[in-house]
Amino acid sequence: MMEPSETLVGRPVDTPRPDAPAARLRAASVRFGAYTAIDRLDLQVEAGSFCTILGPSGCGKSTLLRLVSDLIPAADGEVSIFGKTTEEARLAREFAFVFQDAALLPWRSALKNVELPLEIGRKRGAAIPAGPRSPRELLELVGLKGRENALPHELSGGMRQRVAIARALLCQPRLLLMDEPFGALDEMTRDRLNLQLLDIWRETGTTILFVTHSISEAVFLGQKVIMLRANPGRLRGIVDIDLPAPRHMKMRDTPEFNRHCSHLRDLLETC
Ligand SMILES: Nc1ncnc2c1ncn2[C@@H]1O[C@H](COP(=O)(O)OP(=O)(O)OP(=O)(O)O)[C@@H](O)[C@H]1O
Repeated sequence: MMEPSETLVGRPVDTPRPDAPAARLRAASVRFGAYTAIDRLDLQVEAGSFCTILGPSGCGKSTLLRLVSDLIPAADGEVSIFGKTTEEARLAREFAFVFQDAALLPWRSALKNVELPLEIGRKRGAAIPAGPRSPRELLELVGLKGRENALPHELSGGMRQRVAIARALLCQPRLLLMDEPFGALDEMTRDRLNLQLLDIWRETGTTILFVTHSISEAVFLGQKVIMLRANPGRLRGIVDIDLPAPRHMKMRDTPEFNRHCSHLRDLLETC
């Protein structure tokens, strides 16, 4: 996954390539004034993979997602998304973001919230090409068939997050960036949404970069866990999670699962 010194040497970073990784960072740094939040990070995320990001508070997990999504610039180094610059990838709607707070408009129904990006695009005179699934079909995909007309306050926290995921999938992003999307939910709801997210990942083929504070969530969801260390944010390591697919809840009681969790806990202590 991490190949700091390989390939693409001499190739302009914004040349689109069909086989390009979903995200590639080369010696990428982010600074806030004098503070270095991310320091010379080399990372490669394979297209179609599910990677979780773990690390101590303040190590730069959210900053990494913001860097990839063109919300903040790299002070040094290069970042490419499917072979494009982050700006090109943003304009091409290659990625979508899901935050911890679903950020739905309270006066709009679930369906109208999912449709919102299309409406905004139309109003701005820049029609957004919708993906192959309609907003209704996306609500069905996230298990909300029948709740299309519900207002956000009539939905549970988990349901609101599912509306946010449906909205993020509207333009069929090839990369889904998720910043602790289930962090505020109770354990049972989180478990359910973890399973549902794995189904969505399989069905859509999108790449997922998922920030979490939970070691067990990182292991359960991820094919790889990207571990960052703090002060400054650097790569601590990448751990392959070789649990079989499809994953199921009972797996969390197996020695293999616990071995991964224990290994990551040891790594975290050295971050
Ligand atoms: N806009 C900003 N201005 C100044 N410093 C910032 C800004 N955004 C983040 N930082 C700093 O960068 C570092 C990384 O922050 P970030 O939010 O990425 O960490 P994190 O790993 O996501 O943290 P947590 O796990 O607590 O959510 C922190 O020290 C934070 O204070």
